[in-house]
Amino acid sequence: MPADNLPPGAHAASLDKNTGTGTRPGGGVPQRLAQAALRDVPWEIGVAKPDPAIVVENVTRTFGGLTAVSVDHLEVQRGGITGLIGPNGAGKTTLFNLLTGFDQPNTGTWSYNGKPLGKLAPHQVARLGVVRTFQLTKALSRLTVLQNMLLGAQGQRGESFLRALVPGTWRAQEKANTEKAMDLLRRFKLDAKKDEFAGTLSGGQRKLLEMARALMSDPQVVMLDEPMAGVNPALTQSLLGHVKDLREEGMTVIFVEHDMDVVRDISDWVVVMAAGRVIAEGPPESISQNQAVVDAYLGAHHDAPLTVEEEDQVLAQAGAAIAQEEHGGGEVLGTDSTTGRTER
Ligand SMILES: Nc1ncnc2c1ncn2[C@@H]1O[C@H](COP(=O)(O)OP(=O)(O)OP(=O)(O)O)[C@@H](O)[C@H]1O
Repeated sequence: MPADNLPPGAHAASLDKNTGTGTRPGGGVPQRLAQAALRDVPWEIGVAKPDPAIVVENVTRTFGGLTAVSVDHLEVQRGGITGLIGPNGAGKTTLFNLLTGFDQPNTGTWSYNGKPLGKLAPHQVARLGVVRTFQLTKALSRLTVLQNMLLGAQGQRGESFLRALVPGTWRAQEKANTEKAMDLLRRFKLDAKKDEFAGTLSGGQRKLLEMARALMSDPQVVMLDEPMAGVNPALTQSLLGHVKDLREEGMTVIFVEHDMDVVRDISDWVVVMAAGRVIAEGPPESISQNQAVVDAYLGAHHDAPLTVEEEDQVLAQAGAAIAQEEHGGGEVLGTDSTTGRTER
C-alpha cells in the first residue's frame, strides 16, 4: 500500500517492531500525562509549566526597525505537543530559528533542561537534543532519500578527525547509521524509495522524509515547521499520527502550523504569537474564543494573501461586471455598495 493511502494509525503499529523505540516511559501514555500535567495550568501568557523542557526569557530579535520577536517569558512543557500559531509575520519562524541556533537574539536567553542554549551553533544545539525539520532544498533534492537520511546523523565517529584516520571505526559507524536510516525509512514507509532522488517525492512524502531525517540524531525536542503544508488530505492523517508517535516516545514537540484543525487535533497546548509577542496561550479549546487572538487574525487579514475562495470571489465579481457591461451594451458607471445594483 503506498504511504499516501495508509489508514490512520497504521504506522504506529509498526513503530515498536521497526525501531524498538516506541516504549512508553513508566508504562503510561505520555500524551495523557502531558495533558493531565497541563490541565490545571492557568490560561495566562508566560505561565509556569509543571515540567518545562524549554524556558525563554526576555528574547528579542529586531531587523532594522522591525521587532520580529519580543517574548518576555515562555515555558514549553516536556513530553507534550505545543502548537505555535499566529498570523503571517507574527515571528513564529524567527522564534524557531532562535531556539535552534540558526539565528541569534538581540537580547535575552533561553534554556533547555536548565542549560542555557543562547549563542550555540545549530549543530551544538542539535547535539544537546533539540532539532528542527528543514524543507528539502534544491541541493538536497538531488541526493537520494537514503543520502538525505545519512546527512541527518549526528555524533558520528567519522566526524572526529582522529577517528576518521581509523577507517574501520568509521565504517562501523556508517553501517550503524545506514541501519538506523533504513529502520526509520521503514517506519515512515519510505524504504522502497531509498535510492530515488528526494526531489521526485510527493509533497507529503517530502514531509515524511523531513521528519525522518530529524529523528536520525535521536532528538528529545523536535521542532516541526508547518509539517502539513502542501500535504494532500490522504496523507494528513498519517503524518498527524507520526507526530503523535513522537510524543508517545516521550519527545517534546513544538510545531508551527496554519491549519487550525490540525492544531486542535494534536496540540496539548497552543501558543499564539502576533507582531512578535505571545498574545495568548492555553489548551486548544481556549484559543478560538480568545478575543486578542480573534483581533490579531482579523487585523492581519488585510495583509494576508488572498485565499483561493477570495480569489474566486473577486474573479466571479469581475466576470459578472463584464457580462453586465456586454449585456447592457454600455459602460458601467457605478455600483451602489449597499444594494450591489449597478447604477447608470
Ligand atoms: N532575515 C530577515 N530580514 C528582515 N526581516 C525579517 C527577516 N526574517 C523575518 N523578518 C521579518 O520579521 C517578521 C516575522 O517574520 P517570521 O517569518 O518570523 O513570521 P512568521 O510568523 O513565521 O510568518 P509566516 O507565518 O508568514 O511564515 C516579519 O515581518 C518578517 O518580514
